[in-house]
Amino acid sequence: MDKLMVAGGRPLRGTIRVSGAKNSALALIPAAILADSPVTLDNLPQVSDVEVYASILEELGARVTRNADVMTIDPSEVRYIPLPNGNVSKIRASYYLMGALLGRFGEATIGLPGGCNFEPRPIDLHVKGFEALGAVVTNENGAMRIKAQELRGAKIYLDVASVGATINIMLAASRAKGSTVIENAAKEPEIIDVATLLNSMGARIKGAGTETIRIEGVETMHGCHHSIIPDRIQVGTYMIAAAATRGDVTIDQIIPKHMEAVTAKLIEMGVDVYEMDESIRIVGNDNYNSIDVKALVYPGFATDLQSPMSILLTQASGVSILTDHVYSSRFRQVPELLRMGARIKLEGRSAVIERSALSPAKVRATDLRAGAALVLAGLIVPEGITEVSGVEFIERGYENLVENLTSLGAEIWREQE
Ligand SMILES: CC(=O)N[C@H]1[C@@H](OP(=O)(O)OP(=O)(O)OC[C@H]2O[C@@H](n3ccc(=O)[nH]c3=O)[C@H](O)[C@@H]2O)O[C@H](CO)[C@@H](O)[C@@H]1O
Ligand SMILES: C=C(OP(=O)(O)O)C(=O)O
Repeated sequence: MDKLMVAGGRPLRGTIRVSGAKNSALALIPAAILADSPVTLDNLPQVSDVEVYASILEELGARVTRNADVMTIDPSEVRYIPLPNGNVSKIRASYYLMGALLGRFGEATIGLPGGCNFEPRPIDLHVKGFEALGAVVTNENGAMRIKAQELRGAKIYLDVASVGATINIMLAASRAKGSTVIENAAKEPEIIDVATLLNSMGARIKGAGTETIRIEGVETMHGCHHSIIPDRIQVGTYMIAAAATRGDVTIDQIIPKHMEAVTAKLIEMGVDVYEMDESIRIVGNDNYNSIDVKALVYPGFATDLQSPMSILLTQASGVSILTDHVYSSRFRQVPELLRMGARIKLEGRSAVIERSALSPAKVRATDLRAGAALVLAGLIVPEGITEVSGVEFIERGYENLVENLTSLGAEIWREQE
């Protein structure tokens, strides 16, 4: 296993671009199963979760070809195979195989998903959706067995606007008989990206990006070409890193509208943010105000940026309160940050953060975004080297993190543990 060595004290300066969105890609790849001819995805992030997903599709019989950020999936030979364990347990988004296989074959057997394990992450709403569409869901030796004689459209109200449940229901309902309506659907940009792909494949989905999504089931779906949206979580992480290191960073080829919650919070702190049509420039300084940040569903501040944001808040004068309304205890970065001298107290679902002088330490990433936060912490330590182990978590979602930060002037390198 590798660890990251991060030498602090250098402001980030320069221009980068980030890859396509991991959380889109991980739904678009299984969506290809619903087609009868090849689907080509470009702007695909080159991250480990995507590699794992490609292997799962190959296990199912798909022909997957890859050239840098372009992947073509030929699903014509895909067959129904139970996947009770193995690769499916390595990633969270393997749950999309349930909706995709159910749509194509009327059945799926999938082991429980893996992914970031910062707190219990139930999938009861996915199950509720499949059952409403006419499937019977049982537990088969720890794996979920989902089977429908016939998938029929239904009206489904989600108790929580879950990204995963919304997408899973869209996948299955695209091939159901009749109309499905999802109420209190998630509105994240990745939902729109998935609906755009499905519609290009012949599905009939309206309202993605709003709280009511309508799906008219179709009998067949076909291949197409789709370009994945930029990864707003990677963009947000670099925006926060630029501010935290008091740097000057431009991120190109992005969708600034997706960044509005981050932009608003950075401006409120006193960071200069310049928004262009397809890029954003962040200019940091030495005087940040403390603020309160609430992680919420989109268009609120993303929970996936809550951990990186905790680092920037240690640089603000006064006391900031960071609350996660999506996941109540997603603060795995905090115990590690305390070892670096951070002044953070956890109170319920909030972190109370005071201005802190951070010092280098050996710290461990135990999930993707907490890991990214620890790298940011290393970057702002005035002197000395922070060692971040658990790099495999960070590589689930950041393409070329070391290369990007190096090109912005950071001193960061890998070493074997
Ligand atoms: C692969 C992927 O896209 N992952 C993202 C996705 O995860 P994921 O789709 O798993 O997250 P959800 O939107 O489903 O979860 C949101 C909230 O709903 C709850 N819930 C969810 C489903 C369910 O059946 N029952 C239930 O109670 C969860 O515990 C959580 O409190 O959205 C999260 C919230 O933006 C992000 O942090 C993840 O990066
Ligand atoms: C939690 C995340 O990913 P996953 O849902 O794939 O575990 C994330 O991207 O921050």
